Amino acid sequence: MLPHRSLWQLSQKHGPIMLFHLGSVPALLISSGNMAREILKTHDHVFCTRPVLEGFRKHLYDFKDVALAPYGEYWRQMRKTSVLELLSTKRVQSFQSVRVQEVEHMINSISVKASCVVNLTEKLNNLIHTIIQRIVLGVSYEGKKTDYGGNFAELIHGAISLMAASTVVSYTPYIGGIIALFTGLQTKLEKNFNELDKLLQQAIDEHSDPERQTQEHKDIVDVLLRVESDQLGEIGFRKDHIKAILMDMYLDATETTTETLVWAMPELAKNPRVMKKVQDEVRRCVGKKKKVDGKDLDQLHYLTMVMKEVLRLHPPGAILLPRECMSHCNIYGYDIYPKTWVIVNVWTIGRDPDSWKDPEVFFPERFIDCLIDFRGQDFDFLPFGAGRRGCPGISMGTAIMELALANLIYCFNWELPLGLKIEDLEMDETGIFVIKKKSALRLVPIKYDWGSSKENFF
Ligand code: HEM
Repeated sequence: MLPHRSLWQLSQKHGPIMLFHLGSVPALLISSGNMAREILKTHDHVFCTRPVLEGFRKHLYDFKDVALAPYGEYWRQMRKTSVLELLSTKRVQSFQSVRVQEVEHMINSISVKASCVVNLTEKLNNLIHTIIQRIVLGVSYEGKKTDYGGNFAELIHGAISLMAASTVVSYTPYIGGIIALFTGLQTKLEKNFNELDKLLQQAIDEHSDPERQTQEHKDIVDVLLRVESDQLGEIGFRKDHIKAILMDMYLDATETTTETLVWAMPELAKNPRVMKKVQDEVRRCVGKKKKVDGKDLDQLHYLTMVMKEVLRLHPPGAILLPRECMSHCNIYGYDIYPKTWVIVNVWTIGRDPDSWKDPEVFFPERFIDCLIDFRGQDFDFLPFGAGRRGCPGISMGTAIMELALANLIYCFNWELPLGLKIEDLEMDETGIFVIKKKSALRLVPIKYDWGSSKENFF
């Protein structure tokens, strides 16, 4: 059973706060919104560091990134740089044309396959990797073999699964270390790192040409090289810092965004009423055009509710990246000591029957007239976490997801492959840090016919 589900079972038996041991490490399991508020708001200053996850050390250049850097001045400076320079609303807007072009490219590639079975998992995966690569590096390596054999997306997938497999080393240091050595995990991690490192170095070298600095359109590598030359802050920003941030963006942005979209489509397929309502909204608001563009998204209120409902039932990070207690504190009568890990199960929190009516039902209307949002203020709904370590990529992630989903449902009606019934649509999960749909999502796109009034949704 996957960790978020076994931890849910434990919470059913032992309640919303529970101390247990992960190997040799004491861990606090948090399974309700109220308890999450205690950790991520009331005591955020005590729980805002991350434990050392050894398997990630190499890829994150000795934790010079943001996501797993220990709390302190270094993390503060790097987070500030990321939020202000890389992920601000202005920066996210500046990449609108990249999003629009790549979504259009995906829609065209689906159009040529209209009325045939399409592997949507593959399409969405290519889309997100291409967008993130263009935003970060200015070019996309998608579909191209790198000088080092595999393609970029495969290397990132490999990194994520190898790192997830190696977390065991962090809480069973001796046995885990031996397992990592003898199973070849260590060697695979190093090989994967060396390949990614060469690619990132190559990208930095290509961007270091002074001619580029005069160009108007900047990607994330350009911005980071400028930060390096301006030496903002006092952390002595060098190439390793740049690579750590780039790696962070790939690791944090690609699978989370892809998988949310992958989960949205089968949920809509299983709920024809919702599919029809959201398609009607998009087609009514956007009118007869070639595609939905960024400006249209503001009017699509029901689509936003659909995205929220997908994130409630399928938060890609079902368990938040672990936190670690920095000093003794008392929560609801429990003494928590330094070095205790904190595991917040947001998957369980999104299904808590005390907070959500009929929690297993996909019902976007639950967000009508309800101000509950995922920006870290509502502790019953935490797909992006909260507090000092909450996700800084919310705007970038939602801008990509909403545009892609709106276009998929605007341009096509979607049918199940021949012979498949709604109840057969498989929803099994896999993954540890990011929960993915286990089997590829295959649906049949039918080009939407504006001339016909025939409604053909599933
Ligand atoms: C659907 C999309 C995404 C989801 C669901 C998501 C979710 C999360 C979650 C749950 C965390 C941990 C929060 C916590 O510990 O409280 C996190 C952290 C983080 N995310 Fe995201 N994320 C998404 C997209 C992105 C994107 C697009 C980026 C940037 C390009 C990004 C960058 C980060 C970073 C840097 C952190 C670490 C923050 C820190 O420790 O200070 N994420 N994300």
